[in-house]
Amino acid sequence: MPSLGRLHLITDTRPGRDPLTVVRAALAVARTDLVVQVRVEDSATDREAYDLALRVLALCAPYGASCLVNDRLHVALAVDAAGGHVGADDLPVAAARRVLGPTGVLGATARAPQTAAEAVAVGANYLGVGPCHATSTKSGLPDPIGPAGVRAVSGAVDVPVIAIGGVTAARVPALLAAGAYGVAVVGAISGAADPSRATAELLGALTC
Ligand SMILES: Cc1ncc(COP(=O)(O)OP(=O)(O)O)c(N)n1
Ligand SMILES: Cc1ncsc1CCOP(=O)(O)O
Ligand SMILES: [Mg+2]
Repeated sequence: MPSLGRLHLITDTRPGRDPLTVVRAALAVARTDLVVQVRVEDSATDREAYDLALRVLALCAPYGASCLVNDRLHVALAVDAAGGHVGADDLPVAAARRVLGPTGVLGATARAPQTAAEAVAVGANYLGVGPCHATSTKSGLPDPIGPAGVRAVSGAVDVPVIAIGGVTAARVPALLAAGAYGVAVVGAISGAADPSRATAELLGALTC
């Protein structure tokens, strides 16, 4: 797998959001350090996901930044994205690996050491670990695991751990100290008054 960026921006496609403007702003600051994960609402059509993914890929290309597609691996393949991300309600990790083939980047969600190790054993290249902190971006999540939960998972696997859920620049140092390789965010960039500045702050915290 090519080296994975440490800052993952997940597109915010909730009503009233402007994900492409936010992606543009973040790319201009983070460039090749950014991974953009295309995530759409469950109610979105495949065509909407495909169109957004194509547009995100076109924005990423000049910067050499990677684009991953959440959940919909057929969309990832259709647009020639670098790979995809799956969780408990999506294809099982082993099946996702078969779909993406041996070289596609595959992320899997995990919040406990055993499921994390199992996901890696069947083909995950990185783990999205959380929710680390409370988030208002996604409902119905279990309790936050905090940096201690991240430490438990990162100690059990030898792939990059990407901490997710309520991540802010101020929370990055504790997550890195717990063994996280990087972070994934929605609100910290998309909900910021100045997404460029928020990206710079996250990046600064990640590279300290
Ligand atoms: C980097 C990263 N980590 C975790 C998730 C969550 O995936 P999942 O559990 O499948 O939930 P949805 O995002 O599909 O609602 C993620 N997307 N990215
Ligand atoms: C998709 C997802 N899975 C766990 S937390 C989360 C959303 C993270 O969003 P935010 O960075 O705004 O807390
Ligand atoms: Mg999912």
